[in-house]
Amino acid sequence: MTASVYAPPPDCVGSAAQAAVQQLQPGQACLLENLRFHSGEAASEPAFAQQLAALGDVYVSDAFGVAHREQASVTGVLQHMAACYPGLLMQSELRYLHSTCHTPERPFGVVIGGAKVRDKIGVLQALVSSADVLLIGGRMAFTFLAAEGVACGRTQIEEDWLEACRVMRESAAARGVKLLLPRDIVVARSLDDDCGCCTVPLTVSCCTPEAPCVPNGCYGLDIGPETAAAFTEAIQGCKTVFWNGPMGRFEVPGFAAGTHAVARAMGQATAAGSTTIVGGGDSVSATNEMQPPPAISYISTGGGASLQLIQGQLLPGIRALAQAVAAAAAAATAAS
Ligand SMILES: Nc1ncnc2c1ncn2[C@@H]1O[C@H](COP(=O)(O)OP(=O)(O)OP(=O)(O)O)[C@@H](O)[C@H]1O
Ligand SMILES: O=C(O)[C@H](O)COP(=O)(O)O
Repeated sequence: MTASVYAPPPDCVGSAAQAAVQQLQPGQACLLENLRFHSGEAASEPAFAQQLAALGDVYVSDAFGVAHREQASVTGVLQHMAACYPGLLMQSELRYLHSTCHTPERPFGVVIGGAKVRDKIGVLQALVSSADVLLIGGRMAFTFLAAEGVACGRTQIEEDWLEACRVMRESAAARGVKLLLPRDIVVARSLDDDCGCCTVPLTVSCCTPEAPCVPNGCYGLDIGPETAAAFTEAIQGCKTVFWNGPMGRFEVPGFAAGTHAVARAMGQATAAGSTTIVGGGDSVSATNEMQPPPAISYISTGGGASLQLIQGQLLPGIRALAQAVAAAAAAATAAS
């Protein structure tokens, strides 16, 4: 179908949106305003979901990147539609991630970094039972390091997860999971300026309150070269590798080397026959900005969604879709 697209009405629901949709002729499509500008989306308001549902008869759910969120357009709207289908992107994400990560060829490695420590640290707990290798970088790593007694300077750590991090390391050791944390890091006085940054070793034994590894006025902003080499070797030893979250504040050139090293190692692992997956907005853009970009087996549009999927969770958006498809099939059977 070739569709002509109208300019969006000012809101995704309401009379202007209704009018725009009602004027559509066969072969035309209407692009509505971003749902996230409406407070009913994140709050998953039933009234907002009903308003969305009133715009059409059939719903194609294709936003895999938000399938882990309980939101009006992800779960609520599906209860009010006559028919719901997974879109092509949703189908390919589920097919690939499900089959690859539920029965991964082993060793199965997971590389986690980034800044959304609270969102992701729980995922790591689950991965301790399914992965063979866990590589932790980015701001995420500093809560683990702080739990070991490393002084992390101004780097933000999650105080209420310190005990959980200790327990995770113990369970990883008990299960024979290879869990690697940074051994050296790049530190600087500013989050946005790499001028004067330097690499420091990072071990409990060399880190004292009098001489902390990360000086008191500094942030830890990237994994250092020794860590990048250790992560590269570990990635190359895996047959399946999933990566989410940059190893440092890669938007600043002086803090990007660790993230680029991981991206390169993923490309080398792909070339050697391993299956590699990158998921998450920033990890994907860091990979794509490299020249030439490393070859990755699969690039997922989901960060949090792909992480939750690979740890075996049924995502709210997938559950709602399966229920809606089953309800429509039951209704069709009853009517025939
Ligand atoms: N040590 C660090 N200090 C400060 N910021 C960091 C550090 N390490 C990573 N970051 C920041 O983390 C951000 C990306 O984190 P995030 O967890 O959102 O990853 P992501 O790949 O986008 O995955 P998702 O799609 O799940 O959000 C980047 O903006 C990067 O600058
Ligand atoms: O809901 C969102 O903000 C985006 O889909 C990304 O979510 P994520 O950061 O958990 O991947």
